[in-house]
Amino acid sequence: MGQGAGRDRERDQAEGIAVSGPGPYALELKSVRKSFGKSEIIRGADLAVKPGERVAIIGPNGAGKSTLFNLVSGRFAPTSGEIRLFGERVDQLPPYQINRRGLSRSFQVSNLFTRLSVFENIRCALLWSMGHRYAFWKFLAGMDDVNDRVEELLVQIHLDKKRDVPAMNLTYAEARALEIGITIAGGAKVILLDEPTAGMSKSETRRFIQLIRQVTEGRTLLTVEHDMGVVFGLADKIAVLVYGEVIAFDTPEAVRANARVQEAYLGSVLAESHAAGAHA
Ligand SMILES: Nc1ncnc2c1ncn2[C@@H]1O[C@H](COP(=O)(O)OP(=O)(O)OP(=O)(O)O)[C@@H](O)[C@H]1O
Repeated sequence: MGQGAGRDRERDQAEGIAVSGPGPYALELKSVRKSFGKSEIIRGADLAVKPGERVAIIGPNGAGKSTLFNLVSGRFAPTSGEIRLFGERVDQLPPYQINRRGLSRSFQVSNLFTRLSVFENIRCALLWSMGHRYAFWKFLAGMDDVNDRVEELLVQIHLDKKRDVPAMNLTYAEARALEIGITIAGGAKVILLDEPTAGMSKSETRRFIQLIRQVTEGRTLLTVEHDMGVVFGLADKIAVLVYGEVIAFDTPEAVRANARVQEAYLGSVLAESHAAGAHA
């Protein structure tokens, strides 16, 4: 049960990295359980993600990946167990309070102000994170530093040439890039991405993985992903969730070679993707 995460902690202890107190982890799940009625969906999940790690959560359909995201982002409270963000318990907090502590979940394209330009969307997120929530209109003129930061972010997300385009006129991939820009502008330290490249072409996917890697540099990233190409292109570590338990949490190479993972999940998925590739 959650052996990978446990081993990680033991390894850290052996290497002399302090794991007591708040600990070195950006996000930590300890024996997390979640039941809906009589069905237990998350069955004692453990995970310990270090700051700056990019983690992909994979597993068969119905394993509980979305439920785990909903627990971490505060949409659901766990039935039991602990969830810590930078050492602080957050498992009983509502989503907006978890968000204030630096965790942001980027949904598909639902957070965009569709009629505002790309520039204005990023500027709103930046002002919001700076605490100009209630009276930001009066700050709109003469904010050179804010505007410079917006321009920088637009370059990072490769949308500087679309700065004046209303969000509703962006392509799907551009809208997702803007979503990530908004998350970054909002000051998120831990970012959750639901299937970031779903609905994209192969070339869009390749470019988008690069973009995610660049803009999340130094931040902690958790993604739920089915596409193994994306998983292996993006993740420093993979958490394998099967029947509500993290059965492995390790580097992509180690996970690929893990016999239990092969048996429970990855063997069949890799065989399928190989066959699909052969037919393509
Ligand atoms: N709010 C809910 N009430 C009752 N059951 C739920 C609820 N949310 C999820 N479930 C059940 O939990 C199980 C796991 O669902 P979840 O969506 O977390 O899996 P998943 O690993 O994300 O699956 P997929 O890869 O197919 O998206 C499913 O059987 C689902 O029906």
